[in-house]
Parts: sequence; C-alpha cells; structure tokens
Amino acid sequence: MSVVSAITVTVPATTANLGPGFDCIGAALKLYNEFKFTRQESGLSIHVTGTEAERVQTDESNLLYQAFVKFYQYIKQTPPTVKIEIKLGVPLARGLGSSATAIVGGLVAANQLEGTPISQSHVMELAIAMEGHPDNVVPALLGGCRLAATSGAAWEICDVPWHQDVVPVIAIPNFELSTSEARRVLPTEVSRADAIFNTAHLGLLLRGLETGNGQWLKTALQDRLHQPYRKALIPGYDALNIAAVSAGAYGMVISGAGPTLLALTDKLHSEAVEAAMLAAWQEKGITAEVRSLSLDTQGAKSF
Ligand SMILES: Nc1ncnc2c1ncn2[C@@H]1O[C@H](COP(=O)(O)OP(=O)(O)OP(=O)(O)O)[C@@H](O)[C@H]1O
Ligand SMILES: N[C@@H](CCO)C(=O)O
Repeated sequence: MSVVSAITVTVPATTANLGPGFDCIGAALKLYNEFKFTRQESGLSIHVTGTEAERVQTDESNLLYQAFVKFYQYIKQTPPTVKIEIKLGVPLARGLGSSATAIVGGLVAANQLEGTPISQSHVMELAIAMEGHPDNVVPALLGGCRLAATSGAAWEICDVPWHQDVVPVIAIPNFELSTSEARRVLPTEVSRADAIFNTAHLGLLLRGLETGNGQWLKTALQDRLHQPYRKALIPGYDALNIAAVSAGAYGMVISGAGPTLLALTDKLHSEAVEAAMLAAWQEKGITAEVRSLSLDTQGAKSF
C-alpha cells in the first residue's frame, strides 16, 4: 500500500430503474464527472466548474466530501486536509445519478489516496449504504448494466448483457426533481397484482436487453411500482411517451427518479426519437437537451 499525494477519479452518469427494475437495476452512460483530490497543509477547499457549478456546496456539507470522510470513519482514521476540484459533466438532480457520482467519487478517491486499503466490494457496500439503494452507485462504480440483490447481508451483483443495437436516448429538461421528493410520492405497499406485473416485466426486460428483441422490449418497459405515481411530477411525460413511441422507440421510462426521460430504441430510429422528444417538450415550453448515449463499460476510473 503506498499513500499518494493527489488522485483524479472519473465517474459515469447512470440511469436507474429502466422501468420495471425499481431500486435494483441501472446502467452506466458515457457522461462523466471528474473529481481531483490533492492533499494540502490545512483546511478544505472545493472548486467546482461546469454547468450549474454554483449549485454545488463548497463546504463540509458537499456530498463528495461527505463520502470521502465516510471512508476515513470506516478505516478509523482522521481524514487528511484536501483541495478538491470538481468538473461537472453530469447534470444535478435530473435522474442521472449525480449523487451516486459524488458518493462513488469520494470513496474511490479516499481509497486510492491511502493505497487501496479496502477492496472494491467494500467500497461498493459503503456506497450502497450511503445512497440507500444500489441501482446508481453499483453501475457508477463498476460500469455496464447491473442488477443488485440482497437477502440481508452481502449484495449479489449481476452483469446484465446489453445488446449493441439497443440505444438509450435521454431527454434532460431544464428543471430539477430531487430524489427525496420523487420517493415521497410512492406508496409504501403495493398490490400482489402489481408485484407480479413488475416481476414478469423485469424478467422480460433482462432478456430483451440481452437479445435486442424489440417485441419483448416494447412490453418489458412498463412499470407499476413507481412511474404511475411519479409521472405527474414531470410535465409533458405523456406527450413525450407518445412522441418517442411514434418515432420508433420501444418505449419510454423515467430515468432514475426523474425528471430526465429515457427512451430505448434501435440505431435506425435514434435520431428520429431524439427529435420527437425534443419537439414534444418544446411544445410544452420546456427547454431540454436530448441525446443518444452509449453504455460506459468501465465505471469509476482513477489516475
Ligand atoms: N458533483 C457533486 N458534488 C457534490 N454533490 C453533488 C454532486 N452531484 C450531486 N450532488 C448532490 O446530490 C444532489 C442530487 O441528488 P439527487 O439524488 O436528488 O439527484 P440525482 O442523483 O441526480 O438523481 P437520481 O438519483 O434520480 O439519478 C445534489 O443536489 C447535490 O447535493
Ligand atoms: N431507484 C431510485 C433511483 C434514484 O436515485 C429511485 O427511483 O428513487
């Protein structure tokens, strides 16, 4: 183990739930935050650049720094004083796992600064405990599309094959929706019929993603556990759904807790789906950024 004086970590954005996989599945996307930690003589300094940089806390309440401190609590050491430089590429509170990038970034950076005293699976468990659910932090750390399950103690993480012809299109509006607000509207109990519906649809989704079978994906992207309750928080949800499907998407879902909307389509239709989703939001007077992305397969990287 050799202690280092500075480390830079990049962490990908993630899209969680994918419709029926509420709180258990997510995929890493080629869109990144970069975090640089440098040991310094005294004090904490945090500098943020990129879109909406002024919205990120620059004191000890910063989530990235809190994750950094959490690591040192875990190894029972006092955190070093550091300068932190944040380059934002992942929009905040939009359903693209910005909080997961911060949690994973802080933990990975601290582990690397100390010469990796703990394993990647320990980092993952700390990250899941901090975020409260695994579906963003696991793909943010490991890359790819990942399913996470636990029966109480450890987590089982499964790599979900994603067919190269299945294209994620993300539509990011210019308004925020905090995860805590989007979780508040969910019921604490669901009916047996809804539980069965989602179990079947998640199984179909896994096979649809693996094979690229469009017929399966069209059915699989439906959900009854969270989207029916959340869609009212996202103006234009129904219009974008109709527009995306009319333009050739298999279906459209809420990315994470929203408000970003995610359509899955094939390479032939991705540009038309992008244009249709953008136009549907513009008609509602909402500015948005819409783009096709590919999956990140590497997760958090440090150098
Ligand atoms: N780069 C960052 N550095 C520090 N804190 C961050 C950073 N990115 C996000 N955060 C914190 O996370 C909050 C957003 O978390 P929230 O869970 O509401 O949204 P999200 O993670 O973007 O969406 P979702 O969990 O639905 O994918 C921000 O308001 C900020 O407090
Ligand atoms: N599974 C989480 C993802 C957002 O953090 C949710 O939908 O609330």
